[in-house]
Amino acid sequence: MGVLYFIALSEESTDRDSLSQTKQDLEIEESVGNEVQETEGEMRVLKPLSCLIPGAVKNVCLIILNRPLERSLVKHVWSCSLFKAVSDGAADKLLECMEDENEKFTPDLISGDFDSATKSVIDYYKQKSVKIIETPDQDETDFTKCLRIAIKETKSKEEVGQYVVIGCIGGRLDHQFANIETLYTALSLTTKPVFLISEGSAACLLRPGKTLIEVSTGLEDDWCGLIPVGQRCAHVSTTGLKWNLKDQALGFGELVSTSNTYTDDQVTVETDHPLLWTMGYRLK
Ligand SMILES: Cc1ncc(C[n+]2csc(CCOP(=O)(O)OP(=O)(O)O)c2C)c(N)n1
Ligand SMILES: O=c1ccn([C@@H]2O[C@H](COP(=O)(O)O)[C@@H](O)[C@H]2O)c(=O)[nH]1
Repeated sequence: MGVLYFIALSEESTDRDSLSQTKQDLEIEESVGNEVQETEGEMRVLKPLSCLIPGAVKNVCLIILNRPLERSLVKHVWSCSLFKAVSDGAADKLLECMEDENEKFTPDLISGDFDSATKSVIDYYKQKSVKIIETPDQDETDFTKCLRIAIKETKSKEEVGQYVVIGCIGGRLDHQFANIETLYTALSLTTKPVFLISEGSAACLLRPGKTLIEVSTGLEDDWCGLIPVGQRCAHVSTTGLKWNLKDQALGFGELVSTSNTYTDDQVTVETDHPLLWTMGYRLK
Protein backbone atom coordinates (compact mmCIF):
# COMPACT_ATOMS: atom_id res chain seq x y z
CA MET A 1 0.00 0.00 0.00
CA GLY A 2 1.28 3.47 -0.82
CA VAL A 3 1.62 6.42 1.52
CA LEU A 4 0.95 10.01 0.61
CA TYR A 5 1.91 12.88 2.89
CA PHE A 6 0.67 16.45 2.86
CA ILE A 7 3.10 18.94 4.35
CA ALA A 8 1.73 22.37 5.24
CA LEU A 9 4.44 25.00 5.47
CA SER A 10 4.10 28.65 6.35
CA GLU A 11 5.54 31.37 4.11
CA GLU A 12 8.38 32.20 6.48
CA SER A 13 9.56 28.60 6.57
CA THR A 14 11.47 29.23 3.36
CA ASP A 15 13.79 31.73 5.05
CA ARG A 16 16.97 29.71 5.59
CA ASP A 17 18.64 31.85 8.24
CA SER A 18 16.43 32.13 11.24
CA LEU A 19 13.11 30.38 11.10
CA SER A 20 10.19 30.18 13.44
CA GLN A 21 7.81 27.26 13.05
CA THR A 22 4.68 26.24 14.86
CA LYS A 23 3.14 22.82 15.31
CA GLN A 24 0.59 23.61 12.60
CA ASP A 25 3.36 24.59 10.21
CA LEU A 26 4.97 21.23 10.70
CA GLU A 27 1.88 19.05 10.65
CA ILE A 28 2.31 16.06 8.39
CA GLU A 29 -0.79 14.04 7.74
CA GLU A 30 -0.68 10.43 6.78
CA SER A 31 -3.42 9.83 4.28
CA VAL A 32 -3.24 6.17 3.40
CA GLY A 33 -2.10 3.06 5.20
CA ASN A 34 1.24 2.16 6.70
CA GLU A 35 4.15 1.18 4.54
CA VAL A 36 7.48 0.07 5.89
CA GLN A 37 10.79 0.77 4.30
CA GLU A 38 12.27 -2.68 4.42
CA THR A 39 10.23 -5.86 4.47
CA GLU A 40 10.95 -9.55 4.33
CA GLY A 41 7.86 -11.44 3.26
CA GLU A 42 5.19 -9.78 5.34
CA MET A 43 7.58 -8.77 8.11
CA ARG A 44 9.14 -5.37 8.72
CA VAL A 45 12.87 -5.71 9.30
CA LEU A 46 14.60 -3.62 11.96
CA LYS A 47 18.34 -3.37 12.54
CA PRO A 48 18.45 -1.23 15.69
CA LEU A 49 22.21 -1.28 16.24
CA SER A 50 23.41 -0.90 12.63
CA CYS A 51 24.24 2.77 13.29
CA LEU A 52 26.72 1.80 16.01
CA ILE A 53 29.10 0.10 13.59
CA PRO A 54 31.22 2.93 12.15
CA GLY A 55 30.67 3.21 8.41
CA ALA A 56 28.41 0.11 8.25
CA VAL A 57 25.50 2.16 6.92
CA LYS A 58 25.12 5.69 5.62
CA ASN A 59 21.37 6.10 5.98
CA VAL A 60 20.86 7.79 9.34
CA CYS A 61 19.18 11.06 10.21
CA LEU A 62 20.66 11.83 13.62
CA ILE A 63 18.83 13.83 16.29
CA ILE A 64 20.71 14.92 19.39
CA LEU A 65 18.86 15.75 22.62
CA ASN A 66 19.93 17.67 25.70
CA ARG A 67 21.64 15.08 27.87
CA PRO A 68 25.34 14.56 28.56
CA LEU A 69 26.76 12.90 25.44
CA GLU A 70 29.18 10.02 25.16
CA ARG A 71 31.89 11.00 22.68
CA SER A 72 32.25 7.53 21.16
CA LEU A 73 28.47 7.24 20.64
CA VAL A 74 28.36 10.62 18.86
CA LYS A 75 31.28 9.61 16.63
CA HIS A 76 29.84 6.20 15.73
CA VAL A 77 26.35 7.45 14.81
CA TRP A 78 27.69 10.62 13.14
CA SER A 79 29.79 8.49 10.78
CA CYS A 80 26.59 6.72 9.65
CA SER A 81 24.57 9.94 9.27
CA LEU A 82 23.50 11.96 6.24
CA PHE A 83 21.74 14.66 8.22
CA LYS A 84 22.28 15.87 11.79
CA ALA A 85 19.74 17.80 13.84
CA VAL A 86 20.24 19.19 17.33
CA SER A 87 17.51 20.05 19.83
CA ASP A 88 18.00 23.26 21.84
CA GLY A 89 20.42 22.74 24.78
CA ALA A 90 21.96 19.76 22.99
CA ALA A 91 23.91 22.37 21.01
CA ASP A 92 25.87 23.14 24.20
CA LYS A 93 26.28 19.43 24.94
CA LEU A 94 27.61 18.71 21.44
CA LEU A 95 30.14 21.55 21.57
CA GLU A 96 31.28 20.52 25.04
CA CYS A 97 31.54 16.85 24.10
CA MET A 98 33.52 17.20 20.87
CA GLU A 99 35.95 19.83 22.25
CA ASP A 100 39.00 19.96 19.95
CA GLU A 101 37.15 18.14 17.14
CA ASN A 102 34.25 20.60 16.89
CA GLU A 103 35.02 21.57 13.31
CA LYS A 104 34.26 18.01 12.17
CA PHE A 105 31.00 17.87 14.08
CA THR A 106 28.91 20.73 12.71
CA PRO A 107 25.22 19.79 12.50
CA ASP A 108 22.82 20.71 9.69
CA LEU A 109 20.24 22.31 11.93
CA ILE A 110 19.45 23.34 15.49
CA SER A 111 15.85 23.85 16.60
CA GLY A 112 14.16 24.61 19.89
CA ASP A 113 12.37 27.12 22.04
CA PHE A 114 15.88 28.19 23.04
CA ASP A 115 15.30 28.27 26.77
CA SER A 116 18.35 26.04 27.32
CA ALA A 117 20.97 26.65 24.65
CA THR A 118 23.56 29.33 25.39
CA LYS A 119 23.26 32.30 23.05
CA SER A 120 27.00 32.29 22.31
CA VAL A 121 26.79 28.63 21.31
CA ILE A 122 23.91 29.30 18.92
CA ASP A 123 25.86 32.28 17.53
CA TYR A 124 28.89 30.01 17.04
CA TYR A 125 26.85 27.54 14.97
CA LYS A 126 25.03 30.35 13.14
CA GLN A 127 28.37 31.67 11.99
CA LYS A 128 29.10 28.16 10.65
CA SER A 129 25.91 28.43 8.53
CA VAL A 130 23.96 25.92 10.59
CA LYS A 131 20.24 26.38 10.02
CA ILE A 132 18.62 27.70 13.20
CA ILE A 133 14.87 27.18 13.61
CA GLU A 134 12.93 28.61 16.53
CA THR A 135 9.99 26.45 17.69
CA PRO A 136 8.27 28.44 20.48
CA ASP A 137 5.18 26.21 20.82
CA GLN A 138 4.88 24.96 24.41
CA ASP A 139 2.47 22.11 23.70
CA GLU A 140 5.10 19.80 22.31
CA THR A 141 8.62 19.06 23.45
CA ASP A 142 11.64 20.38 21.61
CA PHE A 143 12.36 16.78 20.63
CA THR A 144 8.97 16.26 18.96
CA LYS A 145 9.30 19.55 17.10
CA CYS A 146 12.89 18.78 16.09
CA LEU A 147 11.86 15.35 14.80
CA ARG A 148 9.04 16.89 12.74
CA ILE A 149 11.52 19.31 11.17
CA ALA A 150 14.17 16.63 10.58
CA ILE A 151 11.60 14.40 8.86
CA LYS A 152 10.49 17.29 6.67
CA GLU A 153 14.08 18.30 5.85
CA THR A 154 15.02 14.74 4.86
CA LYS A 155 11.81 13.94 2.99
CA SER A 156 13.56 14.26 -0.38
CA LYS A 157 16.62 12.28 0.77
CA GLU A 158 15.60 8.79 -0.21
CA GLU A 159 18.78 7.37 1.25
CA VAL A 160 17.60 8.19 4.78
CA GLY A 161 16.40 4.88 6.17
CA GLN A 162 16.23 5.54 9.89
CA TYR A 163 16.05 8.28 12.52
CA VAL A 164 18.45 7.78 15.43
CA VAL A 165 18.06 9.83 18.58
CA ILE A 166 20.88 10.15 21.11
CA GLY A 167 21.02 12.02 24.44
CA CYS A 168 17.55 10.68 25.15
CA ILE A 169 17.81 8.23 28.06
CA GLY A 170 18.54 8.96 31.73
CA GLY A 171 17.86 12.04 33.83
CA ARG A 172 14.36 13.50 34.13
CA LEU A 173 11.63 10.84 34.09
CA ASP A 174 9.05 13.20 32.52
CA HIS A 175 11.44 13.77 29.62
CA GLN A 176 11.92 10.05 29.17
CA PHE A 177 8.18 9.41 29.02
CA ALA A 178 7.85 12.35 26.64
CA ASN A 179 10.58 10.88 24.45
CA ILE A 180 8.72 7.56 24.28
CA GLU A 181 5.49 9.42 23.55
CA THR A 182 7.27 11.10 20.63
CA LEU A 183 7.80 7.63 19.17
CA TYR A 184 4.00 7.34 19.03
CA THR A 185 3.75 10.69 17.25
CA ALA A 186 6.45 9.51 14.85
CA LEU A 187 4.34 6.55 13.72
CA SER A 188 2.17 8.94 11.73
CA LEU A 189 5.06 11.19 10.60
CA THR A 190 7.26 8.61 8.91
CA THR A 191 7.23 5.00 7.81
CA LYS A 192 10.93 4.75 8.70
CA PRO A 193 12.02 3.49 12.11
CA VAL A 194 12.95 5.88 14.93
CA PHE A 195 15.48 4.49 17.40
CA LEU A 196 16.30 5.97 20.81
CA ILE A 197 19.89 5.01 21.61
CA SER A 198 21.80 6.15 24.69
CA GLU A 199 23.65 5.02 27.77
CA GLY A 200 23.65 1.33 26.87
CA SER A 201 19.96 1.11 25.97
CA ALA A 202 18.19 1.21 22.63
CA ALA A 203 14.42 1.40 22.10
CA CYS A 204 11.91 1.65 19.31
CA LEU A 205 8.18 1.36 18.93
CA LEU A 206 7.06 -1.72 17.00
CA ARG A 207 4.06 -1.17 14.76
CA PRO A 208 1.13 -3.56 14.90
CA GLY A 209 1.85 -6.59 12.75
CA LYS A 210 4.98 -8.68 12.46
CA THR A 211 8.53 -7.34 12.90
CA LEU A 212 11.85 -9.11 12.52
CA ILE A 213 14.60 -7.61 14.67
CA GLU A 214 18.19 -8.41 13.75
CA VAL A 215 20.34 -8.90 16.84
CA SER A 216 23.56 -10.18 15.32
CA THR A 217 25.87 -7.12 15.21
CA GLY A 218 27.98 -8.37 18.11
CA LEU A 219 27.18 -5.15 20.01
CA GLU A 220 24.05 -6.55 21.70
CA ASP A 221 24.12 -6.76 25.47
CA ASP A 222 22.41 -9.84 26.85
CA TRP A 223 19.13 -8.22 27.85
CA CYS A 224 16.04 -7.09 26.01
CA GLY A 225 12.41 -6.30 26.79
CA LEU A 226 8.94 -5.72 25.41
CA ILE A 227 7.14 -2.93 27.24
CA PRO A 228 3.43 -2.33 26.57
CA VAL A 229 3.67 1.38 27.31
CA GLY A 230 0.76 3.34 25.83
CA GLN A 231 -1.80 0.57 25.90
CA ARG A 232 -2.29 -3.09 26.67
CA CYS A 233 -1.36 -5.47 23.86
CA ALA A 234 -3.83 -8.36 23.92
CA HIS A 235 -2.10 -10.60 21.40
CA VAL A 236 1.69 -10.85 21.34
CA SER A 237 3.75 -13.71 19.90
CA THR A 238 7.54 -13.88 19.71
CA THR A 239 10.36 -16.14 18.53
CA GLY A 240 14.08 -15.98 19.23
CA LEU A 241 13.77 -15.09 22.91
CA LYS A 242 14.47 -17.16 26.02
CA TRP A 243 11.00 -16.28 27.35
CA ASN A 244 8.76 -16.27 24.28
CA LEU A 245 5.13 -15.22 24.18
CA LYS A 246 2.49 -17.27 22.41
CA ASP A 247 -0.52 -15.12 21.63
CA GLN A 248 -0.31 -13.69 25.16
CA ALA A 249 -1.33 -10.34 26.61
CA LEU A 250 1.19 -7.74 27.80
CA GLY A 251 0.00 -4.94 30.08
CA PHE A 252 1.04 -3.04 33.18
CA GLY A 253 -0.27 -4.86 36.27
CA GLU A 254 -0.51 -7.96 34.13
CA LEU A 255 2.70 -8.92 32.33
CA VAL A 256 5.70 -6.88 31.11
CA SER A 257 8.62 -8.70 29.49
CA THR A 258 11.84 -7.40 31.07
CA SER A 259 15.24 -9.06 31.59
CA ASN A 260 14.54 -11.28 28.59
CA THR A 261 17.41 -12.51 26.39
CA TYR A 262 18.13 -14.06 22.97
CA THR A 263 18.25 -17.63 21.71
CA ASP A 264 18.77 -16.62 18.08
CA ASP A 265 20.32 -13.91 15.85
CA GLN A 266 16.83 -12.81 14.86
CA VAL A 267 13.82 -12.04 17.01
CA THR A 268 10.30 -11.87 15.64
CA VAL A 269 7.49 -10.04 17.37
CA GLU A 270 3.86 -10.04 16.33
CA THR A 271 1.63 -7.58 18.15
CA ASP A 272 -1.88 -6.19 17.82
CA HIS A 273 -0.92 -2.71 19.14
CA PRO A 274 2.25 -0.58 19.17
CA LEU A 275 4.74 -2.17 21.56
CA LEU A 276 8.05 -0.77 22.84
CA TRP A 277 11.07 -2.95 22.07
CA THR A 278 14.15 -2.26 24.18
CA MET A 279 17.59 -3.86 24.19
CA GLY A 280 21.05 -3.32 25.64
CA TYR A 281 24.17 -2.53 23.65
CA ARG A 282 27.89 -2.16 24.34
CA LEU A 283 30.07 -0.03 22.09
CA LYS A 284 33.34 -1.54 20.91
C1 LIG B 1 -1.27 19.15 29.48
C2 LIG B 1 0.05 19.89 29.33
N1 LIG B 1 1.01 19.62 30.25
C3 LIG B 1 2.20 20.26 30.14
C4 LIG B 1 2.42 21.19 29.17
C5 LIG B 1 3.70 21.95 29.16
N2 LIG B 1 4.59 21.53 28.15
C6 LIG B 1 4.50 20.42 27.39
S1 LIG B 1 5.69 20.27 26.24
C7 LIG B 1 6.40 21.71 26.77
C8 LIG B 1 7.67 22.22 26.16
C9 LIG B 1 8.83 21.51 26.76
O1 LIG B 1 9.98 22.05 26.25
P1 LIG B 1 11.33 21.21 26.23
O2 LIG B 1 12.36 22.21 25.87
O3 LIG B 1 11.19 20.02 25.39
O4 LIG B 1 11.52 20.72 27.71
P2 LIG B 1 12.05 21.54 28.98
O5 LIG B 1 13.53 21.18 29.07
O6 LIG B 1 11.82 22.99 28.72
O7 LIG B 1 11.28 20.98 30.13
C10 LIG B 1 5.71 22.28 27.82
C11 LIG B 1 6.05 23.53 28.53
C12 LIG B 1 1.40 21.40 28.22
N3 LIG B 1 1.53 22.27 27.19
N4 LIG B 1 0.21 20.74 28.33
O1 LIG C 1 17.11 15.46 30.84
C1 LIG C 1 16.73 15.65 29.68
C2 LIG C 1 16.73 16.92 29.07
C3 LIG C 1 16.29 17.07 27.79
N1 LIG C 1 15.84 15.98 27.11
C4 LIG C 1 15.36 16.13 25.72
O2 LIG C 1 16.07 17.13 25.02
C5 LIG C 1 15.15 18.03 24.41
C6 LIG C 1 15.73 19.39 24.45
O3 LIG C 1 15.87 19.73 25.79
P1 LIG C 1 15.98 21.26 26.27
O4 LIG C 1 15.92 21.18 27.75
O5 LIG C 1 14.85 21.99 25.65
O6 LIG C 1 17.27 21.77 25.76
C7 LIG C 1 13.85 17.89 25.22
O7 LIG C 1 12.72 18.12 24.40
C8 LIG C 1 13.89 16.44 25.64
O8 LIG C 1 13.34 15.64 24.63
C9 LIG C 1 15.80 14.75 27.70
O9 LIG C 1 15.39 13.75 27.08
N2 LIG C 1 16.25 14.60 28.96
